[in-house]
This record gives sequence, C-alpha cells and structure tokens, in this order.
Amino acid sequence: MMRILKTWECDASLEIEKIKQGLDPLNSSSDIRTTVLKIIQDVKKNGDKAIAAYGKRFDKAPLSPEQFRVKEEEIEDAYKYVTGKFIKAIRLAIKNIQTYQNHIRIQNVKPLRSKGVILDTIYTPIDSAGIYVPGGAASYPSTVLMNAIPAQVAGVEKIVMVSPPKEDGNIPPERLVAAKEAGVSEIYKIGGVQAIAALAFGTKTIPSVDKIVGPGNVFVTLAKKEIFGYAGIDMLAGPSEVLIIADNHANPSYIASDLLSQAEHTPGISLLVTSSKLLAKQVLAEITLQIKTLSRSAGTNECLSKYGVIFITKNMNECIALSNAIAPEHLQIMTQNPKAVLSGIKHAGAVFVGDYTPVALGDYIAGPSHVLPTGGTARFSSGLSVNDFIKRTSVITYSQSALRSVQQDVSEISASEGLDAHAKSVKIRLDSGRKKPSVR
Ligand SMILES: NC(=O)c1ccc[n+]([C@@H]2O[C@H](COP(=O)([O-])OP(=O)(O)OC[C@H]3O[C@@H](n4cnc5c(N)ncnc54)[C@H](O)[C@@H]3O)[C@@H](O)[C@H]2O)c1
Ligand SMILES: N[C@H](CO)Cc1c[nH]c[nH+]1
Ligand SMILES: [Zn+2]
Repeated sequence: MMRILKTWECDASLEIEKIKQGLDPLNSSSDIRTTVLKIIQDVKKNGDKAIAAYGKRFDKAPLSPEQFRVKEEEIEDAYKYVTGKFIKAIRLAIKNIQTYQNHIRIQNVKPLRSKGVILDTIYTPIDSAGIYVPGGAASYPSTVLMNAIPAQVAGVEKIVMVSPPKEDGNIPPERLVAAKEAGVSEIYKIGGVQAIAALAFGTKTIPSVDKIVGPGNVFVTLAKKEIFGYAGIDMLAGPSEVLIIADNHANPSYIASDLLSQAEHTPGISLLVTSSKLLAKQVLAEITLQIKTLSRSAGTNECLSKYGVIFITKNMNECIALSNAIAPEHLQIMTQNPKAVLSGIKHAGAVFVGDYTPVALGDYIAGPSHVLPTGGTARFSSGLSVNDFIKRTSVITYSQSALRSVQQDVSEISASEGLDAHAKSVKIRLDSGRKKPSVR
C-alpha cells in the first residue's frame, strides 16, 4: 500500500530519488548499465546470432533470424483474432492522433529578407524511423499508434517496428493490426536492448534507421541513451509516472483509480500531492476497495508499495513547487480551481486538467502522443510529436553588396579565432580588379 509522508517531516526530494532508484535510467545502477553495454557490444559484433540468443534468454522465444520479420500472412491472420470493436476504437484513435499531429506540424516560415540577404528554412522528414513498442509485462497496441502516426504525419517513408514476442514466438494480434492500420512498413519480433542495438547498427536481417523512438523499461531506455549518435533518439521514455495534485474538492475514488492505473504498468510510479490529510485517508481507503477488482491486483499492489507515495504538504503552493521539482511524465490536477494551479506548472510531460480527464484518455484516444519523458527529463524534453521526425535546414543567400557590408565584421571575428582562411574566403570575393579565372 502507498506510504504517506508529510513534507515537513521528510526530505521530499530524497524520498523521490529513493523511489526512482533502479527505475530511472539516469539513476540506474552500474549493474544495469554494464548489462546494457554488454548486449549492445555483442549485437554490434555478432548481429543476428546475438539477437536470437538474447531473445531466447529474456523473452523465452526461440526464434531464428529468418523468423524475426513478421510476414504479410501473419498480419492478415491477425485480423481474424481481433474484434470489430477493437478495430473501430483504434481507427478513432488514429484519426484523433493524425488530427492533433497535423495541427502541431511545424509549418514552413516565410524567408527573412533584408538588403541583399535571404535567410530561408527547409523542413524535411527523416528517411527512416525505428519504433519500439514494449511487450514485457503488458501488450501495448496503443503505443504502436502513438509512435507510428506522428512519424507517418511527418512523411517518414520507412517505419520499422520492433517489439518483443511472447514465448510462442508471436507478437499478439492487436499489436500487429495496430501496426498495419498505422502504416508501419516492417515489423520485427525482437525486443529489449538487443532490438535497440539492431536498429542502431543494422544486421543482416534488420535494417538500421535514422532515429529510434518509443518507450520501454529501464533496459530499453538506457540502451537508447547509449546508442545516441549512431542514430537519433526522441527522449528517455521509461517506466510510467503520474503525479496528482488534488485538494479536498476532488473525488477520492477518481484519484485512487488514476494512481492504480499507473501502478498497473508494473512498474509505474504513482504520487499524490495534497495538503488535505482527509483526502489522503479517503484515497487509501478507495485504493483498498478498488484494487480487489483489478485483474493484476497482486503486481499493482506490490508496485504501489514500492513506488507509490502520498505527500502531504502545507499548502497548494508547496504542491506546485514539489510537482515542478519532480517534473512528472503525467500531471493530473483535480482541485477546485485547476486553471490557477496550471498557471504555476513549468515542467510536466502532459497535464490532465479537471475531474473528467484521466490519464487513460491520453494513453489511448485524445490525440497527443502518450510517449512522454520520464524520470524528471520533462525539465528539458517534450512528448513525442510529428516534429521529432522533421529536421530543419537553414538556407542562406547573400548578394555581393550584402557580403561587402559585413566583410569587416567577419574579419574581426575570424582574426579573434586565428582562422584567417575564413576572412580570406570573404575578401577574395570582394577584391576589386580580380577577375574570374579564364577557362583553358
Ligand atoms: N513513458 C512512456 O511513454 C511509456 C509508454 C508506454 C509504456 N511505458 C513503460 O514501458 C515499460 C515497458 O516495460 P516492459 O518490461 O513491460 O516491456 P519492454 O518491452 O520495455 O521490456 C521487455 C524487454 O526487456 C528486456 N529485459 C528484461 N529483463 C532484462 C534483464 N534482466 N536484462 C536485460 N534485458 C532485460 C528483455 O529483452 C525484454 O524483451 C513499462 O514500465 C511502462 O510503464 C512507458
Ligand atoms: N501510461 C503509458 C505512458 O506512460 C501509456 C500506456 C499505454 N497503454 C496504457 N498506458
Ligand atoms: Zn498507462
């Protein structure tokens, strides 16, 4: 069960560090990092052979490299095992994700023009993206959509999905149908660190990609961090977190259900921050009632006792300050005046405002991607979006007179750096009397 801590009796930031220990890739033990580096090196050196061995060890899936790629017939077959209601739901999710991502897609800006100078900008999608869809404790068809649709809206031509198979060597049909519906180009039944390394370096059977995105456990997230440079990455999207700010106007049963749905990710971090001791007690009572009804009650309960805390603060300002210091992946605000609280929020992956906006909405249907920064990284990164798949190239054009107008300034800076070839590349174009070399 969740612990209750009063902020005036403990060091809240120390408590948060303790909770995150082992779950947060930035705080990972050296053991985890050693394991991750070893697997990356092995895949880099031994390719498919190493991937097959790790798949057998960690996923218990005895697949040979020829079996890694999902065949067209397997995808067609998957449609027989999902319901019409499931397909209708994911098509609605796809529509909402597309609408939102199109809305926030970076737009071409008009070139900036001034006397003989044109500063233009070209936006181009990356050629290929690798999307990681977790598949350990739970199956995540929704994560297929939240990764793939932003890439598709950006115009990425090749979207390669990797996801761990079940012990029978198959990816569950819902994940395959979601991939087909979302326009994924190729699917591979590989997961964990080995899948991230495969996408970064490429193997005989698995293509390397330009950027690897998507959430995963601490091993997957740390692997993304380690391969950065060989391929781009989106951010560190590790084990799920929710922080709820609530006052005694909030409904304790709603709060309990939201804390439980994050713990259900096993692991997931569930935090309630409130100045109401009464609310804290009511929420605990509600959790006790609701947890009995859940299919994963044992794991969820274990997760809540390890990674669940209710912080009692002195007042609402302290709730806001604590939330900003934690920079949670998901922040829910259930207070009498949520907009006033929102105005103080600086760092969070996504904010869910009011009593009728549970995180589950954002997980599945609302539109913004549920792939979000965790472990405090919302201080400097944002959730996955179409713009993560688009690069910006600046295009600079100067006329001769515009070049002349800045010649002296270029020379000054170039001299200060001891790089006189730089200054000369300007001077050579402006020296009077100098002619173009004649063609012999
Ligand atoms: N932040 C987000 O946007 C977001 C979204 C969805 C899910 N999530 C999180 O993703 C996580 C998914 O984790 P998961 O474990 O269910 O699936 P996963 O696919 O991330 O991890 C499973 C893989 O981990 C590897 N692994 C397991 N134990 C290992 C070990 N001891 N050594 C080396 N490798 C090992 C295996 O290769 C296995 O295939 C959850 O914590 C969930 O909360 C986050
Ligand atoms: N809460 C997760 C993001 O941290 C996303 C998810 C997928 N399925 C259910 N939830
Ligand atoms: Zn969730």
